[in-house]
Parts: sequence; C-alpha cells; structure tokens
Amino acid sequence: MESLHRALLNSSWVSLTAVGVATLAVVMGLLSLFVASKNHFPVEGRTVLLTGASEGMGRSAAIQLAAKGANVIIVSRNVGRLEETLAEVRAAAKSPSTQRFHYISADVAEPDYAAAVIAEAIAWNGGAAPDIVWCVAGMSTPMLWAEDGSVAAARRNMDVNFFGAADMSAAILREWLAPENASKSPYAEPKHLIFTASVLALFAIVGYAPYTPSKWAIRGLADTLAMELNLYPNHPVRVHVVYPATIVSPGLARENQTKPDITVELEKDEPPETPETVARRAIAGLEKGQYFVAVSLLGKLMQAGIMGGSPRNNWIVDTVLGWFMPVVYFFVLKVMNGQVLGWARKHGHPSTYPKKG
Ligand SMILES: NC(=O)C1=CN([C@@H]2O[C@H](COP(=O)(O)OP(=O)(O)OC[C@H]3O[C@@H](n4cnc5c(N)ncnc54)[C@H](OP(=O)(O)O)[C@@H]3O)[C@@H](O)[C@H]2O)C=CC1
Ligand SMILES: CCCCCCCCCCCCCCCC(=O)[C@@H](N)CO
Repeated sequence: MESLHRALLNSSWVSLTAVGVATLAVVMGLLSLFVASKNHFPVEGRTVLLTGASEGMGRSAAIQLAAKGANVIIVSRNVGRLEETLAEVRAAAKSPSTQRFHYISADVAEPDYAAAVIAEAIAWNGGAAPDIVWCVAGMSTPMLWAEDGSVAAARRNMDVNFFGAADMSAAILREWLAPENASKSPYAEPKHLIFTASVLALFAIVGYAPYTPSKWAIRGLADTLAMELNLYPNHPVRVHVVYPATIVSPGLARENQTKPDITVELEKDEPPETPETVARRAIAGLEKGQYFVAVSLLGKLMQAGIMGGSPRNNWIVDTVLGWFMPVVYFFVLKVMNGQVLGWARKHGHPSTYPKKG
C-alpha cells in the first residue's frame, strides 16, 4: 500500500492522464453497449442506389436493405446477373406491395458513366434522386509490382475502383447539392454517400500494389468531401467509407487466380467472412453513424492506426486506441517483414515462381 502510494505520487502527470483517459474510454465503450442509440441510417421508404450489387457484398447489402424496407436500384455490367439478383432483392422486401426495385446496366470504368445512371434512376424514381448512394463496384488483380503488366493492371484498378466511385459521387452530389434541392427543414434526414475501400487502405501488404493505391485514393476523396460538404448546410449529406477485409465472393475467386502465394500466406491472419456478414456489419456501422466503418477487430485497430486528419467516430476511443498502434506496428512489421524475408530465402527470386493466371 505504502509503495503503491509512493509510486502514484512519483508517477508523472502524463502517465496518470493516460491511465485516466484509458479508463474513461473503456467505461464509455461499455456504456455505449447498453445505451440504445438513434439509428443514423434509416432506409425504410427511401431509395438506395448501389453499384457493384449483382454479386458479393453489394448483392448482400442490396438484399438486406430491401429487408429493411428500402427501394433499391442495383448497377453493374452483366444484365443476366442483374436480373437474377434483382429477383432475390425483390423477394427479400419488407413490404412487397409498396417497395420498388430496378436495375441499370453500366460500366463504372467508363468516363462520365454516372450522369446517365443518375438520370435513369431519377426518371424511374418519379423525379427524385436516390437518397443513398453506395459505391461497391470494385476489382482486384494482385501481382508483384516488378512483373510485366503491373502498371497496366494498376490503371485498370484505378479506373474501376477509384474513378468508378469518384464519377458516381460527383454525379449524385450535383443533384443533391443543387440550390433548388435545398432541404425544407434544417433537421431533414441527411443523404448518404458511401464508399467501399478495403483494410488494405489502412495497412498495405505485399502483392496488392496494383489495387491498394486505388483504395487509398478513395480515402483521400472521402476525407476531402467530409470537410467540403460543410459548404452546404441546407443540403445535409453524410459521407462514409467501409473497410472490408477478405470477403468470400466471386471477386475473391477471380483475384485468387493470380494472387502471389506469399500474399495468400500473409492474409491468412485476417479470416475471410461471407458477403452477408460483411454487409450486415457495414450496415450496423452506418446505423451507428460511423464515418469510417471497419467490419472486423483487426480492421478497427488498423483504422485507429491511420486517423491523422480524418474525422473521428469517437474521439476518445479512437485517440486511446491510436496511442497503442505504433507499439503494435513495431511488432507487426518485424514479424511480417521477417515472413517475407524467410519466403525469399526459401523460394528464391520471384522470377522462378510457378506461373499463375
Ligand atoms: N473480396 C474481397 O476480399 C474484398 C473486396 N473489397 C471490395 O469490396 C467491394 C465488393 O467486393 P466483392 O464482394 O468481392 O465483389 P465481387 O467482385 O464479387 O463483385 C463485384 C461487383 O461489381 C460489379 N462490377 C465489377 N466491375 C464493374 C464495372 N467495371 N462496372 C460496373 N460494375 C462492375 C460486378 O458485376 P459485373 O461484373 O456484372 O459488372 C459485381 O456485381 C469491391 O469494391 C472490392 O474491391 C474490399 C476488401 C476485400
Ligand atoms: C493491427 C495490425 C494488424 C496487422 C495484421 C495484418 C494482417 C494482414 C491482413 C491483410 C488482409 C488483407 C485483406 C485483403 C482484402 C482485399 O481488399 C483484397 N481481397 C482485394 O479484393
């Protein structure tokens, strides 16, 4: 007791503050488990447009949003798959007699594709723009950066993942932010613009160089918009970024055909999840009002490690977790770089690896 008292007296105010704030963060975290909070993402009776929603996480999100009462528009290229998925979305409707469903075929990699998609959505929706736009369409071609074709692959990933979302976000904001579309009440339900990145936008690993930058770019765009949209106080729009880890989807099967074995090895540390689970956790985060929506524990930690100048979901939790991440990364990078070096020693120069794809 005596020594504890002395230790407390002797410890600096810095460590005392750290312990105090950490305790507070834990208490607040526990409290938030019990306090029922407002749903910040009501979808019943509203119209949601999702790109990349014929397969994978986008398809699951469309089905779950229909089950919550939303009108849903799904966008992707393949019409056959759109028709099949739209039937599943329709079958999940909460109120089949009032909810409406539609698909639009478009290639998000085409420059300026989004204006026509939004125009068609508005025409179908009785003259009103969708209330929620979720950019999910994406692709990934993992390979080593020194391989032939890596930069061409990076351009393609950028066109689909970044420009596909960038063009859609600009097109819908032009509608939402038009002066004549100011909301009638300052307390009106906000519109939602949701981007889909990847945990690789929070922590990069070997083999994803053609892909990861396109997802980092999405983060940069979203942070910019989160500040810029304050210019339109009478047009409330909330921006969000979802950060999935591995999703067991048709896209994953495609990317695994070219994925380097060392990448497969390292990403084993983050267990794959079904599209249904990822979509459910993403929607739960949106309902909590999160700006950055991580859908796994590792994702949450990685998020706490990069916050920089990004808006926070919870300043206390994000700050306290953020203090620990440099220590965590000291070990994580040692271990992971060790694994990569060990791989190099065992398997030789990458030019000798068996050919893939
Ligand atoms: N799978 C994973 O491990 C991870 C995925 N992500 C990201 O999550 C999102 C969903 O991934 P996932 O569930 O795997 O999806 P899938 O790859 O399984 O499905 C992709 C969807 O996007 C559509 N799409 C692809 N390219 C285009 C295009 N050029 N124009 C229009 N639509 C397109 C596809 O339809 P169609 O081909 O008919 O156009 C399909 O509906 C993506 O943004 C992905 O980058 C993030 C982390 C991990
Ligand atoms: C707190 C720090 C912990 C560090 C542990 C690191 C574990 C690495 C996990 C990497 C997972 C990569 C998922 C890729 C998802 C993706 O976007 C692709 N499938 C593309 O579609």
